[in-house]
Amino acid sequence: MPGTTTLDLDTSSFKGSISINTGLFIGGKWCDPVDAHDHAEIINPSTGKKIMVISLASSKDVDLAVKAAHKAYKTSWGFKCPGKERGKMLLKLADLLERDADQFAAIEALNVGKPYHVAKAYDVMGAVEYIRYFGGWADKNQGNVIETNEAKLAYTRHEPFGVCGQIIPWNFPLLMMSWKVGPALATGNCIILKPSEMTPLSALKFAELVVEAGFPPGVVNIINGYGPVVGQAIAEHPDIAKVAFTGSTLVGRKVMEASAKSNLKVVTLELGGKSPTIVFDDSDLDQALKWTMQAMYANMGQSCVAGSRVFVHEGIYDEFIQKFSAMVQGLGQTAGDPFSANTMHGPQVSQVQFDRIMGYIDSGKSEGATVHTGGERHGTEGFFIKPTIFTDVHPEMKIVKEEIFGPVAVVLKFKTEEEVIEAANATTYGLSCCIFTENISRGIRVAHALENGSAFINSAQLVDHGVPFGGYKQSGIGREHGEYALSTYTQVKGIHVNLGIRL
Ligand SMILES: NC(=O)C1=CN([C@@H]2O[C@H](COP(=O)(O)OP(=O)(O)OC[C@H]3O[C@@H](n4cnc5c(N)ncnc54)[C@H](O)[C@@H]3O)[C@@H](O)[C@H]2O)C=CC1
Ligand code: BAL
Repeated sequence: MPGTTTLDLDTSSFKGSISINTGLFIGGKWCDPVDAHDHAEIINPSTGKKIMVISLASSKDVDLAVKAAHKAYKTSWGFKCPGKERGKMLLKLADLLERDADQFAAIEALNVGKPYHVAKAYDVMGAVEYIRYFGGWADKNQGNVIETNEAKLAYTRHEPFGVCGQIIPWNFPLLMMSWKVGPALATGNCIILKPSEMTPLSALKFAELVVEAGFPPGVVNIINGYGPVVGQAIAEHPDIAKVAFTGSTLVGRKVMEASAKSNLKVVTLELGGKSPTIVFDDSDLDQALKWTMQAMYANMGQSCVAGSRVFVHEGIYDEFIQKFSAMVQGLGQTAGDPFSANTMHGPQVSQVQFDRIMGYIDSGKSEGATVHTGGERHGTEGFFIKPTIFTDVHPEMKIVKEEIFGPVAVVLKFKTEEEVIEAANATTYGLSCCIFTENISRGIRVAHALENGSAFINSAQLVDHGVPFGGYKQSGIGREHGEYALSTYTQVKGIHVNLGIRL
């Protein structure tokens, strides 16, 4: 039988014990993998030391989860469970998550290295609000009556896919889970969710709340495993009708390929970015600096919307870079224990990500860019990197072209609006952008000209559960958030009722 591990935490922000199941959550029960030989050590990125060990699944467990999900869909979910009831369960789930917010924040601080207070306010409360929002949608998923002729009643029904696969990453484990789970369950789908093998702990704890909230067995299945094993098995499964993926563009392609080669399941992708932040010379500089910091360094730069290319008008460049550098150094000085109330900068999530980011920093140096600030590890333990600024960069450098997914900004100078629009659009990505100007006409004009799924004028990262979120170009397919997310979890049926045409 699968076990549990109890984590005893005695930190300055959280004191208490958290028990976590180490097995797979399939059909409403905890179970061991069919082939019980694969395990993963879960690492604390602040220390590099082991937190606990969890079981890993294989494709055989995916098969079992898919069967459990289909059974639930046919007997107790989808149209078998009225939207009003689904909504009640989602609202209860949100309440339970809010009740346990301290525990979830502690798990994200321990497993991901997020500052505890940020994890609580942003990740956990963001997930609570997200699930609550979609609880509200569960009984409002309506089709339309379509005017045709007097002899016909024609209408549409928005029907769930049935069983959906969901593959999520490690940068916002709980929040990304809520982005996937909320709209899928609101619209009546059953799910097989695979967390990242590095950061599964909040998902395992979440499964307990799914039971407590009263969801029928098999509606939510959570299975840990490696991407090329369990993720791939989900992507190519013939009985999964839709897969939603968040992660790298490289793996996003593999998910599409697996769908094309199997059953043409519907695929939605939320992928990488190299988002521009544009600071015009008429901006409120103090505010622009604060938001630019947030856009770039929140979550240690491990954010798909990170504003990692900072374009600054030549008229304010010197003042901007001097103030920006001082602020970035100040952030670096807060690096340390995620449970300390003063910490604003934690570690990168893993040794692999640490090495990848240091590789980019080395490449920037060897291609001739200047390290203005940072550019090295912080401390001797864990995976900490100092918040970094590169200047003297040009568009062909790897650090300007590729997603670094770490606390590394490149700062470029521009002269004209036309020139900066062209430079900002010169990327294969198109997720998000930030524009700072006190001229709102210019702000809107530039926002419309930039090839991105989201544009923030005089702010950054303020994603909202009601406003669609997703990528242009190679940053993704489909939209999360708001009513738009419902359409990615439903298929539309047109129904024709003959009221009098006789042959
Ligand atoms: N858009 C976003 O929010 C994210 C973007 N990334 C980007 O990806 C880079 C690499 O990070 P990774 O952890 O390697 O990302 P990844 O794309 O490999 O991992 C994301 C998820 O995909 C799964 N996965 C891996 N291979 C798979 C496969 N063949 N089939 C199905 N699922 C698979 C992983 O197990 C994980 O759950 C980062 O440096 C960053 O640039 C990473 C995480 C989140
Ligand atoms: N992947 C969506 C949230 C983020 O990375 O910023």
